[in-house]
Amino acid sequence: MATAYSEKDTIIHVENLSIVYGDKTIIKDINFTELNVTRPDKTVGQTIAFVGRSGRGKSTLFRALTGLEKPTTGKVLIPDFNKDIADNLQPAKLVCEGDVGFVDQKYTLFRHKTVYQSLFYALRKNKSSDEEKKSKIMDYLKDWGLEHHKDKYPNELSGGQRQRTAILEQLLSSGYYMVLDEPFSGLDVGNIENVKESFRKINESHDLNTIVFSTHDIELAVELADSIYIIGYKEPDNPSQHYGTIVKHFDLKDMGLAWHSEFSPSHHDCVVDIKKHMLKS
Ligand SMILES: Nc1ncnc2c1ncn2[C@@H]1O[C@H](COP(=O)(O)OP(=O)(O)OP(=O)(O)O)[C@@H](O)[C@H]1O
Repeated sequence: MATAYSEKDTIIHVENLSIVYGDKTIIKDINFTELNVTRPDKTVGQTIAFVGRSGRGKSTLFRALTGLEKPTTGKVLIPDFNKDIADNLQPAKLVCEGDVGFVDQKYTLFRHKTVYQSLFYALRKNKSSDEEKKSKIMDYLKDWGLEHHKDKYPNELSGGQRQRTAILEQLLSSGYYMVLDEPFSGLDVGNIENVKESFRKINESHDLNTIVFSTHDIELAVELADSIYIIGYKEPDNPSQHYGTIVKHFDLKDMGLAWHSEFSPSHHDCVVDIKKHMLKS
């Protein structure tokens, strides 16, 4: 598809996206663009959160963002790194299944592969030698606290270890950005800290450094994200208009709330504001 971004740093561009099942419109009129922004500490990579009440279409949107679901209308574009930048325009292409990392709520892993075997398989399209792959995997396993579990099968791993393996598998096999559907749901405080640490590692990884995630925990969204979209109904009182769309966008960079280690009163006010918008959508 011959298309290009005018903005070289565009990482994802969604235009006029809708998904319809039968006669039911699930999501409609979804439009947004995210750019790769370098932080003051030189980290590149965004953390983008989608929040919204249950059933508003976040998971459906995520399947479209990862190419698992073909849009009924509109498109999801990602940069086409196989083509050279010309006239300052970055070539773009439609997202396809496998381009983007996707970790669902089930942390699906191969039942009959150990952690190491799964990661080795994730690198099957990588052109490096087996020795190079092995060394890369061992570096990641160490970095992610999994080196002592490398020969275990999924049923021998804890939930947190399974989740980290699923994230690593996606980090190694795909590019662009990583989509995580409710990565914090059902976790205890310790595991929430582990996932936050995983986010930091993804942001700092060279392979794939932008995170798109959904959550029902608005405090966590405000703490971690630099861009938050609310998916909701524009007219909740009108059942014929019950499809999910972006009802509000909070750019925490513009608001001066991104990349702060302290959760300030302004962050708290933002949480209250987001909840208010969610409740009426
Ligand atoms: N395959 C499908 N066929 C028909 N309707 C579907 C299908 N998948 C999802 N839906 C409907 O689409 C709507 C949005 O579902 P989705 O799972 O995307 O919402 P969500 O915002 O992720 O919800 P939650 O926060 O509860 O996970 C729901 O009404 C759901 O019943």
